[in-house]
Amino acid sequence: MSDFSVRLLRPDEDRAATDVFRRALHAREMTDEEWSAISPSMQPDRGFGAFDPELIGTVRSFDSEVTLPGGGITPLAAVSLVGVRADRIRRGVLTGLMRAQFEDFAARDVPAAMLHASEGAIYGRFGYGIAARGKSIEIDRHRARFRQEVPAGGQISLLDLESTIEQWPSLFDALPRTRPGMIARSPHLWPGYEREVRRATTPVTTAVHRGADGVDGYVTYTVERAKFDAPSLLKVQSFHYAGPDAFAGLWRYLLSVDLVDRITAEKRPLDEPVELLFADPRRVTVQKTQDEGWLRLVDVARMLGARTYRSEPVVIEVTDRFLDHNSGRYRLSEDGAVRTTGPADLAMDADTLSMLYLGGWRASDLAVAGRVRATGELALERADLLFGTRVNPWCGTFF
Ligand SMILES: CC(=O)SCCNC(=O)CCNC(=O)[C@H](O)C(C)(C)COP(=O)(O)OP(=O)(O)OC[C@H]1O[C@@H](n2cnc3c(N)ncnc32)[C@H](O)[C@@H]1OP(=O)(O)O
Repeated sequence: MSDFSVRLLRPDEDRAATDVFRRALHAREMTDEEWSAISPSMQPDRGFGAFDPELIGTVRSFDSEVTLPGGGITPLAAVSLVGVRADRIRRGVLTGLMRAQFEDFAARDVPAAMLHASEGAIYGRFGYGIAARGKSIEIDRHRARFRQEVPAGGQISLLDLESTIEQWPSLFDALPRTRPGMIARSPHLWPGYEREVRRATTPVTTAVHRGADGVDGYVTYTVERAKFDAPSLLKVQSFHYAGPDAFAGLWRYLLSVDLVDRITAEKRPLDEPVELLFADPRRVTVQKTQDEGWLRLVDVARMLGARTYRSEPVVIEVTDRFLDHNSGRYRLSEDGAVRTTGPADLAMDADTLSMLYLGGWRASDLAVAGRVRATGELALERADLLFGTRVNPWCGTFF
């Protein structure tokens, strides 16, 4: 551990901290113009810096809330802008920043945190686990034909770049966040999205779907084509909808766009049945699956009590090496969660509990990987049912 101290950043230090993060990701420092566009995204009192005495590392968060299995909603810290100066890595700087951030979450009564990781080996030690996964898909547009029974969808209207930027927040906020893991978008997130789409080199279009009850979905996309007669690619940038009509209607629209050969969409929910819209499901290929949201239960007792459970009771023993007060046994049942001293059916570390929590993994699969230790098959069977959710978890928001 080297000699450094961690404290909240002052507003006049936010730009330097953002540059520390950007340099850590091998991106150049921002120009004055870029900083003035992005500075409204800095939520006050949510950035931490490590100093030795120079600024050598940083973490940030944005206030949000997350949908839980059962439909409950709880406050969430959306963690981002994590970086340590390359000449100060592997000396415990991130560990110190994480500790300060968790203490801050606890002081503000924020029971959970989520992040998108640059690398898969960084955050498990801090109790974050892969709670949601996504799939990246590609569609062969010329050969994909809709099945007859797929809903026809409603009306589509198009927004250009400026109207997209103006209407994005209200479009997103009006849609239900039904999947476990979906988060509210803080006003501090939109300046970053605006910056991204303004940097696009081809036109940004949003197709808004209107069903019987009004606007119920939208998709934002760009179309890329290297030259006039080259194959072209429609890239879905974001896609949100309230139900099957909007889902089908928006996909029907995307498949109807002229001069497009392939369509790609990244990090979609694992169980989203895009391929089942088509007569030949093989016209949709999964390019890869990857972690889509890392969750940390900062207050395990509160979070276990905030979601619902199905099936017979199970006692779990949690070992939390980073936030020891969470370690202990919890009895989970349809009636809720309580601390207990009774014998445990399953044992796991805090990061593995995060993986189970939103229903993204089955306890029996985590046992196969050695992450869950169980008294027997019956305990695993019960845990599979107990944590199981009707739909797969998905965050759906990048930050
Ligand atoms: C949410 C986001 O913003 S994701 C973006 C994260 N940022 C980046 O990827 C930028 C580039 N990387 C960095 O800035 C830094 O390497 C960080 C932030 C990932 C890690 O910072 P460090 O100060 O080096 O971490 P720290 O010294 O506290 O490491 C703690 C432990 O994690 C391990 N660790 C840290 N980074 C990594 C990594 N990238 N891969 C594997 N292990 C890692 C360390 O080896 C150490 O292990 P030990 O306790 O067994 O010795």
